[in-house]
Amino acid sequence: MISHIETYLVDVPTIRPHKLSVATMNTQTLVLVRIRCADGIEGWGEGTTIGGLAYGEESPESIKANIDTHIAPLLVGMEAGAVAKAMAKVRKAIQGNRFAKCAIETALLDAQGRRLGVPVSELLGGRVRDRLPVAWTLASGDTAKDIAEAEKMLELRRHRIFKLKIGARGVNDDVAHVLAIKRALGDAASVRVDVNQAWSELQAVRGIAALQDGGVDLVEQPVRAENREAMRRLARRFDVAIMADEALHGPVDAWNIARIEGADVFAVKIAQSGGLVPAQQVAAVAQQAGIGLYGGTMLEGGIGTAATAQLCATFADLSWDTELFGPLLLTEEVLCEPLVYRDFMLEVPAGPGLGVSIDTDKLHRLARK
Ligand SMILES: O=C(O)C[C@H]1C=CC(=O)O1
Ligand SMILES: [Mn+2]
Repeated sequence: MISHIETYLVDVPTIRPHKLSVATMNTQTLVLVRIRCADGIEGWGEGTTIGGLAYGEESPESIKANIDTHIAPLLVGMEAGAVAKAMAKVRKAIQGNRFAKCAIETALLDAQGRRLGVPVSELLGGRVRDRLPVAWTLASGDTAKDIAEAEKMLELRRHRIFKLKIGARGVNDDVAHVLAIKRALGDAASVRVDVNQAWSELQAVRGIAALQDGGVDLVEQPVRAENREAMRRLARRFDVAIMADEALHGPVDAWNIARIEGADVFAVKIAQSGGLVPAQQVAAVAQQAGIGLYGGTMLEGGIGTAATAQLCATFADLSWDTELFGPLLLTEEVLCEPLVYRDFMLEVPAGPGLGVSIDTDKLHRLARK
């Protein structure tokens, strides 16, 4: 039986400013959920977002308040092992709030995996891989600093895929920045860009043409999420891969984008999808439609990152890799044992549930009072 649901906001400084077209992050606010069950098992989940309300329509504070006030009372007293039944109740009673739902579903699956002694990947159908390639985001805002950072990552054998955040400056400046980095790194690295919806369609046509000529491998969400027709035209016009990110709020969006051929690749995010199970459905739509998969992040800490890793381990085809580097951007770790990044890969935790344990003393010290 589910007996208690607790939520925490944890403000963690980033290792350097992280500049997106929609916000500059100097701290990340982790939203963590702990579900305690009557059999003594507990599960952890995460519903972290980016930039307050700059990125999505849920803020850390709204996620916490809506779990505490509206979601937890629906679940307390329900059978803890009946995860699908619990989530069906939540999805029926609560509109939207995908990040909050993701945190809850993750915690229930973590608890159930612990109860059964299996990793969450096994509850999702089983693994086809134990290690995931991990991209790093270059977003210091300075070309020379970004090149030095990428070279360090290559030397450490931590990352050889780099996603550059653009869209805050003019198209020409952004293109010059990206191509300088691509030239400096050469064929040793895959260079990709994320515009975070900043371009008009005309700007996108101009920008993508230059990026494609310069050897960039992928362009993420160049135009507004609502503008599916523009995404379709861009995906058809260019050979370089066009990826949908903010446009994907779960399986229905996945279906609607897939049926108009509105992207070449999907960034699969558990929080934006509303949980691990709907994210798996997003991936299923993509695979049936011949759309490539990329394991996306909302710059979560160790819990959300482990959860996404458990899901990505079940994907038969993960041709565009992952960006599960969230914990590496943060100055504080909430896990007892950090996730293992080695040889350009993240190792998917092998233990029961998410396969991670939480340093609760540290969490209580760091949590907002
Ligand atoms: O993809 C996004 O839009 C959000 C996020 C993921 C990596 C990163 O640096 O920012
Ligand atoms: Mn993105």
